[in-house]
Amino acid sequence: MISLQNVTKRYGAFKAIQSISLNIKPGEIHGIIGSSGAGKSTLLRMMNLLEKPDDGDVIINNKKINHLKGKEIRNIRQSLGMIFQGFHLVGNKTVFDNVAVSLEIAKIAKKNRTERVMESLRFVGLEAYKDKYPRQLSGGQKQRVAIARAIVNNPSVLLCDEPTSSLDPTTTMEILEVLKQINQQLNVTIIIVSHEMEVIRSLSERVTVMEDGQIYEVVEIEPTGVNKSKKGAATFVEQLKSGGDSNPS
Ligand SMILES: Nc1ncnc2c1ncn2[C@@H]1O[C@H](COP(=O)(O)OP(=O)(O)OP(=O)(O)O)[C@@H](O)[C@H]1O
Repeated sequence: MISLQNVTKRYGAFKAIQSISLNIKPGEIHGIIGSSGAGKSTLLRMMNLLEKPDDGDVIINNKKINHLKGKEIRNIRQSLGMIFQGFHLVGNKTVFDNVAVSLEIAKIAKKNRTERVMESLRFVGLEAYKDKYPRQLSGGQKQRVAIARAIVNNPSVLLCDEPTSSLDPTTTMEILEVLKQINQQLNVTIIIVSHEMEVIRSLSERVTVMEDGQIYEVVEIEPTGVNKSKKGAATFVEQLKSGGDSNPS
């Protein structure tokens, strides 16, 4: 699965990630939480080399990938789907064509694309929306399209960077339910970055709490709901361990 060994990322003189080591277990839902600027997105983006580490290794299925280039990285990325806060859909393509893009990049023959796209759209409940354009969809529907695009290549891992941060609470819970189904029914390992305790708490089995580019603690939890949303690494750990009932402030 994914393993980071002593990875460091610098932006100029600033160390955004400071010698982090982390093993993601196959099949788990792994949350990454921390305050703004803690390094969550950078850590996630190093897992598929959207950011390259300056030091240390990114290892996928026992293979160091950080020195790979071009085509080899593209091949690895096909097994690592990714979704973002801003959906990143192509405005002048239909829902169907947005999902098909992943198959085009993977050089899947045209005749084999339709069935796979429709299967993905069915999974996220958007079969009937295949001919719509992104501007005709709600935020939650756009994220479902992005999820369909991310799973259409049958990835073993789905990287989620603040996937619900621009959605209302009800839509957030619907998207989290879709992610849970992807984990359970398609056996996809999920790594989810969020600054929202409720999101992380309701989904994750293990949570990496980050602070200042480092791991503050990795916490094992029973995924359930929580209503608190406070800041600071110590508070995150306390809420995770207490089941969200503490009020440390
Ligand atoms: N391309 C970049 N150039 C310079 N600094 C960067 C760059 N990307 C990130 N940083 C800095 O690295 C640190 C970590 O950023 P990152 O986006 O990983 O944090 P985060 O925990 O995801 O924060 P947020 O929740 O606000 O998105 C921040 O201080 C950020 O300003």
